[in-house]
Amino acid sequence: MTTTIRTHILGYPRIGARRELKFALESHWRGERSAAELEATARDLRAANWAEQAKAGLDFVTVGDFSLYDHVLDHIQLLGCEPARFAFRDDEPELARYFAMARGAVHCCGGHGQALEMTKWFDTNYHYLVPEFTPDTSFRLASQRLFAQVEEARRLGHRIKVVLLGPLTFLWLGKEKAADFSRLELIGRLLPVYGQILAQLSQLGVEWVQLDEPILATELAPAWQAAFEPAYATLASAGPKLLLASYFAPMAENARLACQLPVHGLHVDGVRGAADLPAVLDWLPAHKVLSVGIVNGRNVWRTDLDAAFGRLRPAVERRRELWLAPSCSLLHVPVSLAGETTLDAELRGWLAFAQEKLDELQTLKRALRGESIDWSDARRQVEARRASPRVHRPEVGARLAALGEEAGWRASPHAVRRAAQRAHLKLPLLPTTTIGSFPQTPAVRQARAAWRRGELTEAAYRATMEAEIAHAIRVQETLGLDVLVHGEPERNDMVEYFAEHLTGFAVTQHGWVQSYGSRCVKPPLLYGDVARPTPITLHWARHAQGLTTKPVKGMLTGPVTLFQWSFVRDDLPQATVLLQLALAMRDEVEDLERAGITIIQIDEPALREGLPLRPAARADYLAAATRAFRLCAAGVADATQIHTHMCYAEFADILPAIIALDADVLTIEASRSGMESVRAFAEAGYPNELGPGVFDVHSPHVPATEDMVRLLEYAATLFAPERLWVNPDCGLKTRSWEEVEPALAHMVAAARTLRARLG
Ligand SMILES: CN1c2c(nc(N)[nH]c2=O)NC[C@@H]1CNc1ccc(C(=O)N[C@@H](CCC(=O)N[C@@H](CCC(=O)N[C@@H](CCC(=O)O)C(=O)O)C(=O)O)C(=O)O)cc1
Ligand SMILES: N[C@@H](CCS)C(=O)O
Ligand SMILES: [Zn+2]
Repeated sequence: MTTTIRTHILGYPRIGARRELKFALESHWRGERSAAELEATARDLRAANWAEQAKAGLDFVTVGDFSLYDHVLDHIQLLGCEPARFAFRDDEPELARYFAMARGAVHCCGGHGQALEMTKWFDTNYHYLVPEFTPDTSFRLASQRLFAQVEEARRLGHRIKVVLLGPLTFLWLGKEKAADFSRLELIGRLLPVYGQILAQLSQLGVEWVQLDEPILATELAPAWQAAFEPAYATLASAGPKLLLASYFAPMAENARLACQLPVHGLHVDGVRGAADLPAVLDWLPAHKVLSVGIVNGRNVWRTDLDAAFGRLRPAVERRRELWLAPSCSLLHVPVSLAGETTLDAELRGWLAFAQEKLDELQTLKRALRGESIDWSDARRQVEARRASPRVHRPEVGARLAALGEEAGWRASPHAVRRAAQRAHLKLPLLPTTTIGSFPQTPAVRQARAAWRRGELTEAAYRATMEAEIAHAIRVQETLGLDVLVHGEPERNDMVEYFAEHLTGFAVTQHGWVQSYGSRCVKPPLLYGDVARPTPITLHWARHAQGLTTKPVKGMLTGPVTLFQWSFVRDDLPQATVLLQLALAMRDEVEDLERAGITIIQIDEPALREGLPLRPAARADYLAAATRAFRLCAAGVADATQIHTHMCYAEFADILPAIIALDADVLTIEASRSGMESVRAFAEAGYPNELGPGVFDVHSPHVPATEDMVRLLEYAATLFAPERLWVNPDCGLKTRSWEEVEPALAHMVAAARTLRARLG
């Protein structure tokens, strides 16, 4: 049998190789760039992305993956289910409504304009905006944006495949805003709109539509599983051929269902969902297209083409039509290696970003078609990484091997530590604090940029950061906060900064990946054994503590978050890498304590995000993650208070693991959901101290004292007030001082009001 082999991608990064979208968005929001100018930048970016795909020789370019802010938000508009609470006027432009839902309704007319909740996209560091559903939610085809993009791509002469979120995943991603109702009940109202969209795409001549249903890679409740067959039976006749796509984990028990649905093709994640492949080869009917996500869309290492070729051979032998693709959308990797001029040649040779991954697909396609392709250079690079001495540091392994079990446990239980900490810190009831970062002002960022370019000396840069810290301390003292922070001005990012100072990591110049909206991060490359050659934060913490008699919290990023927000090595078990990171950061914890910093926060906002989508893998992950955190924290005396912080995630299903961290104080994001999570912590009997966030840090809106008093009063009915702290949801780096100062003043006033009531 001759197999037809094609190549495609599930999606491409949207921000542009030089973050063009970020700058266009932010200047539009500042009022410096019109909507038309923003749309023009977006059009250029789409055209450039399609041109890359065409140039690489892909058989389709993908349309519908671009988004001005978030693809789930795009679907909210496409499907006409903007929450009624925004009370948009009929004549309000689509784009203004779009940004009002994303960022809060600065301009909104009388409606309740708080931004949509934001949460993690499956187990990634990308955040999507959460659709809101009630029994009254209706749907209609309400935006022509997608169709305009199809025409745009057509005019440019491309062969097109369109991508949409599948209807079940779209509902699943949302949140019910009414009691006694399941959003799955809305499927009957939603499907006709999908039908209309598919019909319109068909009229535009679109042959293939990829419907993303990544919930197939999760454990589905029976009702959700049962909803797939009738839903896809409805869509089957709508027009274009459908490629159902699952990614991020094995479909496992959902694999047979996916193979049997009435669609024309199935995309399988050939990296994280590789375990599905043998069964899918057996179960997927012969006439259907199989798309194998053979190139890793979640990591940046060059593909081992020999291994990939070997894994694809059985599929070639058994399929009539085989498509090759990255495992998932390339949204999660940087755009291109082309701009990386400072990475050393050896490391560079080990990497493939989005653009390079397109070429890998083509190479594999040609080889599978029987062309004689020489990839000996690629093979050499893969082998070089495996054998490179810079990856392996014997002393790191030796230190791990010598670790005793006791290293992971604090000397005394929390109750004993708590007494020692109270005696030492003498904090009031409901102590106030912040999560660590203060505004990263343009001046701070520019100073860092100038220092990096060599235009500012090391001494001048230090002095600038020290002045920034002094300012932050003065502001906090004036506001009357109880536990101060230095404000993290010296950090470009809470992960990248540490990566710059640890062995085993490299950082990129332009390896940006979208985190949410216009905000991006540059995940470091964790390629080798990790150690901490010299103290990292000590100087800044000492400087800050020297300026005040109030306690200053030391501020560190924990091992799990360092792992989760980096591109990590694939040649060691996760548990081992976590322990390496934990030991390196433990050295920092101990140095801070020795320097008299007796409150130390070890941030773990990515702990929940790292939870495997598949239940079978969860216990091992949680055991490794909690062990790493405890190892990092446990070297300090009873009187030293360890804090941790988590945000933008569902904590309810990992509460036992959070308790097992045994941090003395946990601060969490809680305000957007009205303290829902405090109830969960209370019900789980959370034994230590808790700081539920009382205001949203993503909104420019200054929170009112009364609102925070209300939230705190409510929290105090759920959780023992003597174990409650008062803090914002997360760090304040994205805000301005003009917003932060009144917000914190109101927060301190709220804490004092409640102290008086309770005291
Ligand atoms: C807490 N969060 C984080 C996540 N992941 C991380 N890796 N880090 C996080 O903090 N995931 C969950 C959440 C996501 N939240 C955010 C919040 C804010 C940002 C953000 O603000 N990102 C910045 C980039 C930050 C950075 O690295 N800055 C560098 C370089 C800045 C820069 O662009 N410099 C200019 C020159 C300076 C100038 O003129 O302004 C340049 O290079 O051109 C730095 O400070 O040095 C963003 O802008 O998107 C991300 C995730
Ligand atoms: N300390 C960090 C935590 C963010 S999750 C900050 O305040 O930005
Ligand atoms: Zn946070």
